[in-house]
Amino acid sequence: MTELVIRGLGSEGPGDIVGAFVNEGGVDPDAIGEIEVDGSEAVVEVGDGAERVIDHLDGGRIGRSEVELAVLDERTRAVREYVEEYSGLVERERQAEIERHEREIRTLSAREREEAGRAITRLSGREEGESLAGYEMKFTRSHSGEPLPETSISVGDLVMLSKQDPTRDDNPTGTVTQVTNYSVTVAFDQRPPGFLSGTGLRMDLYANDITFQRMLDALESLPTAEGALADLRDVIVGLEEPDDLAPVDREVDDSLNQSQQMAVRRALATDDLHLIHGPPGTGKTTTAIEAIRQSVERGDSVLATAPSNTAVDNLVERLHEKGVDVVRVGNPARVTPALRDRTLDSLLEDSETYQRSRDCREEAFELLDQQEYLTAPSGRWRRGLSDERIRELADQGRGSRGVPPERIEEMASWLDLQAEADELFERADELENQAIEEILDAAEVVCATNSTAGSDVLADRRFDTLVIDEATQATEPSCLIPIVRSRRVIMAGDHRQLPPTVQSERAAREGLSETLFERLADQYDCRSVLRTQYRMHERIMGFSSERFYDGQIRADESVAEHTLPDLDTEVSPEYEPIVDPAAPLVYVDTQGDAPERQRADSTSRENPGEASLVADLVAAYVETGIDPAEIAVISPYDDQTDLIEDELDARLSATADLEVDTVDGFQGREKEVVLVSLVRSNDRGSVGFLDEPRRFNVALTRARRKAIVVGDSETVTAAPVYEDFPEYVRDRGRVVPTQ
Ligand SMILES: Nc1ncnc2c1ncn2[C@@H]1O[C@H](COP(=O)(O)OP(=O)(O)OP(=O)(O)O)[C@@H](O)[C@H]1O
Repeated sequence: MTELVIRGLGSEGPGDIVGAFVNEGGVDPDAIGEIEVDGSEAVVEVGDGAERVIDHLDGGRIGRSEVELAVLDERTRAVREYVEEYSGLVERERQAEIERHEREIRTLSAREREEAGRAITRLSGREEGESLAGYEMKFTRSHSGEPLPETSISVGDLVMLSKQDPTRDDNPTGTVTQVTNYSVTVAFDQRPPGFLSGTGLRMDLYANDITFQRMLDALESLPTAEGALADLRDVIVGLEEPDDLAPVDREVDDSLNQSQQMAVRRALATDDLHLIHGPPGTGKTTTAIEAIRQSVERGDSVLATAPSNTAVDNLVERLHEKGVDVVRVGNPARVTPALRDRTLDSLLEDSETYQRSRDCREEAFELLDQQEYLTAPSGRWRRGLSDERIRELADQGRGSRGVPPERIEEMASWLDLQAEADELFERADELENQAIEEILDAAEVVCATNSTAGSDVLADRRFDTLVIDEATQATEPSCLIPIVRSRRVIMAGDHRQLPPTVQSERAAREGLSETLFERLADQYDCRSVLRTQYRMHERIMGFSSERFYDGQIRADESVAEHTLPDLDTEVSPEYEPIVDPAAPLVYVDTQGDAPERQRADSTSRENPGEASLVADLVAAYVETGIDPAEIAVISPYDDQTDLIEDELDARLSATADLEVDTVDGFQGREKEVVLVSLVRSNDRGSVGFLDEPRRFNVALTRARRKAIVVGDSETVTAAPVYEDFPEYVRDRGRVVPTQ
């Protein structure tokens, strides 16, 4: 049997293929084996006559589509297998996400889910007719003119509509096509059930589908990739080894150390892929930033991404500090002026072209307002008259079918206003797109999350160089979203830090939790390794170095012994042993003194005793004169970060600069003082997801001069990673019991 691949199919199925093979290719029907159709491609097994089929059908038609036909070669097969494997994993993950939402829909009340931003209640639906997207319906609050609550439901998401019972199996689901302050428009594949044209409806977020769709789109574009992207794809799929070109001969920032400079030169040299690999604080981001700066300087178009909004913010801030002109597509996680001013939305506000687009839109709305005073050509008055006929009659000043001439004239004016408004809306869209293009063209670097790199505004853009920071926190298909828009890729990461979150255990087991970075770093030699860190006092660094990096990290002498007194601070005697600026590493052991608890509607945990202590300590630091912007509190549990924020608000007047975040959210960042609240304290020795060594590694390596870890040693040492920690701190730092 020969396997043939057919490309360019439209809606044709196996029947059309067999028909064409038999009738035009002259193949015996019995000689046709398995047929696998996948989107616009199909693979067909053929016994005798494969060559004849190619002769007759390659470049010809199957059904209505013009197709290409070829023998399935090794390369095509490998790419197909890769795409199939990862599409399957993405689909599993999507299912797991749907199941998570279903669980939440069962356990939270409608109000709680609405408050969480994942449902909208009290909706009415109205049919909007058929479009390319399907059968569209618009949903607004039943009480007319009432704005919708804030939700995370956005264009591209899968939502479920229900009345009374959101757990019914037959509730319809559809894709969001438009969101405004007052309405959400949803497209359904099939004609939606009648009850949706009524009131008392509820809309639930069912899956943040857009990211899954973008991953699948990226995967699907691989088989037909051309040029540099095809070479890159072949490396990713495992068909080719990465190139090993001599480092470029360029002067790079000489404040970087030798390994960092070499990493930049190697990264700039690659035609396909280079990895920057190293433990916390060794300057992976710093090196990536220099590689970006150099790429810009030699004229490359550059896309810089990371898996999370926080990590993208970090890139934007650091590039901006280096004088690089960045545009941020998407929304920053933190709202500082520097971050806000670089967003596409904010830059649009200053664009003259965008202003013109706005004026057009405003003018169009004014025209629509004028329609209010006229008779609309709806069923009651139109009486089957076409638009053209209404205009003709109006020109002649005549009535028709019992409709008086004045009404006809009003309807004609209404139609004229509509036509004029439509034209203005179209012009507004054109100008808006033009404004976006102008801003992106003028930017030296475009920054976005991996997912947002797949958004429509970047759809037709291709970049010479892509840099993915924190690449070990992103799944392989999510990295593909920016990769398929690029010619070469530089990734920075460390697989001893947090891996990507994968919800489906099966998908994780079958390969989704192994990152592209990790896979390539294990397989090839296309990486630069950094070992000297410039962040932590050596005692803060020591545990992580010994536990996770075979003692291989070196502290640069500029930081090895740096402590808070270098920053001129004074200590409040009340918390002296803990706050003591000269002690870089302190473990505050609550020993069961501060038990954890769980909120009724939450799977997270919180610990009021720890929250209160941590807030007291932060207040003490602020009193000592440390800039609040140099303090962060992190915790593995997001309920605890909420609680700590409340406690801080109660103690301090200005908390805007203080950062409180989850450990996962803080990856890639650093502060002079970092307090870690471990939360878990119970009699069962239950540690939940504290039992992830990589999470502790990240938590411990965020502080530059002072790390305070607060936790119950009796509970947390149930997780192996914490077992030796109290001992380490006793030797190299200070353990302070709270009792
Ligand atoms: N060659 C250098 N000289 C002086 N300081 C440096 C150098 N390289 C990096 N740094 C500083 O070290 C700190 C850590 O750097 P960076 O954030 O780039 O490390 P990273 O490896 O990306 O960290 P993480 O693993 O946490 O993401 C920063 O404050 C940075 O300015």
